[in-house]
Amino acid sequence: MVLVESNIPPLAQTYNKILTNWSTKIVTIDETKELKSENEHEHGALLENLPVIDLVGLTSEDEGERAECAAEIARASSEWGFFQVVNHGINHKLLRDMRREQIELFNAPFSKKSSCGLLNNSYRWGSPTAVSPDHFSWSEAFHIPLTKIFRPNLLRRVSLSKLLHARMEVLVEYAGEMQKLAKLLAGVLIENLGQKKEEFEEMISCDESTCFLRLNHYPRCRVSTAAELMHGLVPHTDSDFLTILHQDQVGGLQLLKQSQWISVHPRKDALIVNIGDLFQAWSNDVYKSVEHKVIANPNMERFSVAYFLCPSYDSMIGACKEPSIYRNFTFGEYRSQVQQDSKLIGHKIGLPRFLR
Ligand SMILES: O=C(O)CCC(=O)C(=O)O
Ligand SMILES: [Fe+2]
Repeated sequence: MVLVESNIPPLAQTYNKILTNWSTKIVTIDETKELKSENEHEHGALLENLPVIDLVGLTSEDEGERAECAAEIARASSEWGFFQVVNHGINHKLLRDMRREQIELFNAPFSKKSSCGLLNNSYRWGSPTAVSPDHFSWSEAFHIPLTKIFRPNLLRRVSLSKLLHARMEVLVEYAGEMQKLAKLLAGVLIENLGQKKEEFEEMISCDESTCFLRLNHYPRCRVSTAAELMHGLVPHTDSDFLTILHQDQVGGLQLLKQSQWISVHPRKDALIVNIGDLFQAWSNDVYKSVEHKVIANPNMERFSVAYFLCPSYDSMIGACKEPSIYRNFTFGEYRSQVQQDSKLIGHKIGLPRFLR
């Protein structure tokens, strides 16, 4: 008999170890049990239409159309903190190629992903800081700084993975295109608050040294605990200026709006944009960094790729106008605080830590 090595990380075993102090355990859902309908897995979330913005307006020759499109982006960033963009200029073949490479990468056996230094040890799985069932994430990810993508010679032990060389081309092109789009959208949001893009960039540089791509994989999840339904990714806000997400057609992403979870329904032609903590701070809460999560799916695995627009660690994140709601902080300081909180209490506190 040939034993096929699993490509799925040992999530259930790891979480069960944490649960030894709890009066619960991870239980496997019987394979023969009838599968719930798709909608039931949305766990009571509302279906509301997330704004869809056609970015063609930004390049229109008509000044009024350009202004209207910019206003829509700003409105969605304030009211929702999330929106979808269509006609975003990113080639659909590139999106498909990226997905194909991503799937192949995650298909590698777990032992290889976790021990071969693939993509400079950028592989993460589960929730390393989890201390209770509500911290468990049923997912794995490659968390890749752009420096490593644009200068692949910095990738250690590339020779170990032949598969990587071909893959790099797609990653480089994808990261470059996402960076352009993210900067275009950030520029619109900066100018909407009466600030000059060039002046912003002089103070806060978002370059390849700190931006990163995160390739996410949510394996099919046939377990739960008595206490908690399993998350694919636990509720969080992003610690960046903005994020651009390309999700597949499975669904499961939800965002919080007025204390109610709302499902983001996949749309083939759209990318999802969300505001991160740094834009919320810089804009004095005009733009909202909202909590979002991914629910685990017992029927299907899911893939997504997120691009995070981040400044250099020494960039001072002040506010665009005084008086500011948050005290000044550098991005490096913000990140250290998030890491410290996650280690000590199992989750991030984020912006409330920096209120004046
Ligand atoms: O996979 C998703 O839909 C969301 C991913 C996400 O929120 C993240 O990587 O920060
Ligand atoms: Fe996120």
